[in-house]
Amino acid sequence: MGKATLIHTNNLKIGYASKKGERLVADQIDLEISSGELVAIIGINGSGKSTLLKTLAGFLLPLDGNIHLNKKTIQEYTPAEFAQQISVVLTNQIISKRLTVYELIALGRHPYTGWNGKLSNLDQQKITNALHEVDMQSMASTTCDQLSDGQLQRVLLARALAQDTPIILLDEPTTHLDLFHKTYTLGLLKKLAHERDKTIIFASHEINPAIQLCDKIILVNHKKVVMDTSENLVQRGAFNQLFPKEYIVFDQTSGSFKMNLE
Ligand SMILES: Nc1ncnc2c1ncn2[C@@H]1O[C@H](COP(=O)(O)OP(=O)(O)OP(=O)(O)O)[C@@H](O)[C@H]1O
Repeated sequence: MGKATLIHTNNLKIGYASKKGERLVADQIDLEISSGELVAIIGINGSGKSTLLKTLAGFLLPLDGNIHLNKKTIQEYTPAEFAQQISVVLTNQIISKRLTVYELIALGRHPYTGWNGKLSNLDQQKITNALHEVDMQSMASTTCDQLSDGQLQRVLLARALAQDTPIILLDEPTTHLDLFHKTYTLGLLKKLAHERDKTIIFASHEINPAIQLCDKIILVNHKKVVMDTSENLVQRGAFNQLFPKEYIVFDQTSGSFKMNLE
């Protein structure tokens, strides 16, 4: 028997509302995501990956429709309850760069500490484990203004790991990483999903690794969103129209995109 659905959307409509009107990014979004699934959101620049992720994270209100987390809509959770369910790593997140790496990761324990923010032994253990998981233990007392973009990206992932939520949402978690750390981080996300039952949804331009690695792909294209296994999406020809064919072709046999550089 399959796992129970954890996140579920029905006819979700996403975009931006202002006094001037509505800017639709995508609609008719029906997602079903189970615990322990690794899911990538892919699509071209400006297609709506971040908008979808931020809406799932509760940072943006849906234009229409609801997002269910377990049996409740996300709006029914208190902020503290929600923070124990979902951790979020966004690009261009505003953080105090005067914090040390350890202090920044410790913020992930905020939903669990009391009013005085005092860290228990368990909190400290989770922070240390998270530091190790992203291989940043040697920089624990470095202030964040001295980190490279890639190091900061790994620290932000560690903060989400310290938050220890069943669901982790990440926007482009590997953008600044070198090939080794990119591969390591994608492997870590897979391990967290498959060995520790975390549900991980990440927006990414790493399309080929995502197709190879993820249990499900959410493909955002021309204001429509489809979600399926990579295998089914390949069979449906869903990737064929994603990029202009004279530049990038999708090879059905290998299930990967190839650049045409001739
Ligand atoms: N705050 C905003 N208000 C209005 N429109 C916005 C806002 N932020 C983004 N958009 C628009 O929403 C659409 C989707 O943007 P989004 O950032 O979700 O795309 P994306 O797929 O994440 O892009 P990229 O790959 O370039 O990061 C774009 O047309 C963008 O111009």
